Amino acid sequence: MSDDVLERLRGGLVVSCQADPGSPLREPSIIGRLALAAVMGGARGVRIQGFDNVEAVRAVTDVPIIGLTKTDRDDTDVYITPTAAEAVRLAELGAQIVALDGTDRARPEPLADMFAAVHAAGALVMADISTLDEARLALEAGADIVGTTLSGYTPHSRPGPEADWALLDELRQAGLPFVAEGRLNSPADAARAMSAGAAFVVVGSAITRPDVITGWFARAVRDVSGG
Ligand SMILES: CC(=O)N[C@H](C=O)[C@@H](O)[C@H](O)[C@H](O)COP(=O)(O)O
Repeated sequence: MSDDVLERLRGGLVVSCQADPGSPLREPSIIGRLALAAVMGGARGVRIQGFDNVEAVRAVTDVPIIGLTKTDRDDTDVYITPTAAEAVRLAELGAQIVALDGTDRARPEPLADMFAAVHAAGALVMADISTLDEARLALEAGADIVGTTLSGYTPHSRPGPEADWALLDELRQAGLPFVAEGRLNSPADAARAMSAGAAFVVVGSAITRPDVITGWFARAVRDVSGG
């Protein structure tokens, strides 16, 4: 896999289509339809979690897939594609880019080994990081691009609720290639992230988690009504 896939995504929107445990949308055929709807709306690529879902989405569209797993393990806090075996399987199922945890937390397998395994499987690596230092380390270790996905989700990164705008500025000033992802909850946020120097932007909840979006509206209505 060449860098062509990154060029296809450059300057565009990628939509993360994920349904969490307990969601009524957690079903590969539904994830496939969410992905199709996103493409219909102008997404250049999709970010998909889980082998079944990657397979289902690959069957219905040929846009670039950023694949990942979310695996809870007892031995580490790392949950986004924690092992090379999972990363390779995602590539085999059609993910041209594999997203994996690129933070500096203790992990089951060394980052450089994981990156090498993904590359050997013909895919590119998107390292999900939470700080500028982690971005540097991941890129030095061979990541093709980093994503700001995990800012706010490690104890040592800036907490939400906003997107980590300061991290975007730091990455740009350092001249590092990055994807903006995480808590970009409006078109204005996505545009601001592009202006901040992102190669492309990934939006999830604000487009594909109707339960979360409904919560935003329900709270706003309740706050005014007091009901
Ligand atoms: C932290 C973590 O596990 N993030 C996950 C990574 O794939 C997804 O749950 C997010 O939806 C995705 O990053 C997009 O972000 P947002 O939904 O905020 O637009």
